Amino acid sequence: MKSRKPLVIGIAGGSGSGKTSVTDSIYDVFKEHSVVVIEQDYYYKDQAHLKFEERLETNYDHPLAFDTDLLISQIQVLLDRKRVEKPVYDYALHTRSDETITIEPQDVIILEGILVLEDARLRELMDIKLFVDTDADLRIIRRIMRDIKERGRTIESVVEQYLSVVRPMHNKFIEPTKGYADIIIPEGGHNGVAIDLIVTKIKTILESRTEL
Ligand SMILES: Nc1ncnc2c1ncn2[C@@H]1O[C@H](COP(=O)(O)OP(=O)(O)O)[C@@H](O)[C@H]1O
Ligand SMILES: Nc1ccn([C@@H]2O[C@H](COP(=O)(O)O)[C@@H](O)[C@H]2O)c(=O)n1
Repeated sequence: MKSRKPLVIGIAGGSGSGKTSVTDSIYDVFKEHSVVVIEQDYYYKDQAHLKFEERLETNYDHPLAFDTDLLISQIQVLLDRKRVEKPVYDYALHTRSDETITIEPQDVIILEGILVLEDARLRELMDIKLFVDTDADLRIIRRIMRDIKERGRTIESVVEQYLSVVRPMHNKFIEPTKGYADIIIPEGGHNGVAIDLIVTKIKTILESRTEL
């Protein structure tokens, strides 16, 4: 298996749609073998040079918030079966942390994030493109719960950010990328049938890839 060309799966969808849950479901099936997860969020541009107050002004739902060149170059390195130093992101400080995580090349690369289908160069690297399609009311409820519990936010800040930035950017940049998806998954990782179909397809592609 180690010499086969790795397979890249892109998992897009709005914030709180269930991308992480879908990723976890696929990861669980392949974790004994060879799978790596790359979170687009970890590739937000480094903002260490900005004051904390200035970082609060950043539009984190715009394609330009991400260091997409770094993301693409690291996926290309993994496709060449070499290791990369994946950045780590700190949501409470709104910038990259000092540490990195060493990622070894694997047969299956899962690339997950709100805008992974937005850049044509990223789409070209993908073998399977997924979009997790969840209604806005569920997405905001899930985001409120998660951001307060895990990302150090208040309910006021989550609601303000959602109305002023997240919602308009979702409609402008994220929703249109649904049209690039091979499969649209309603409501994320609890959709067992969709996950089974995707897992079967991944296995078929891996088996069809000849040894070098
Ligand atoms: N189908 C679902 N039903 C209920 N809760 C869900 C479902 N999918 C995800 N969640 C929960 O919603 C929150 C956001 O989901 P997550 O997968 O992190 O979304 P995303 O990665 O798209 O932002 C998490 O707390 C998760 O446990
Ligand atoms: N400093 C930051 C960076 C990002 N965000 C928000 O995260 C969302 C994307 O992550 P998901 O896991 O929800 O897909 C995105 O909508 C950004 O608004 C943030 O709040 N702060």
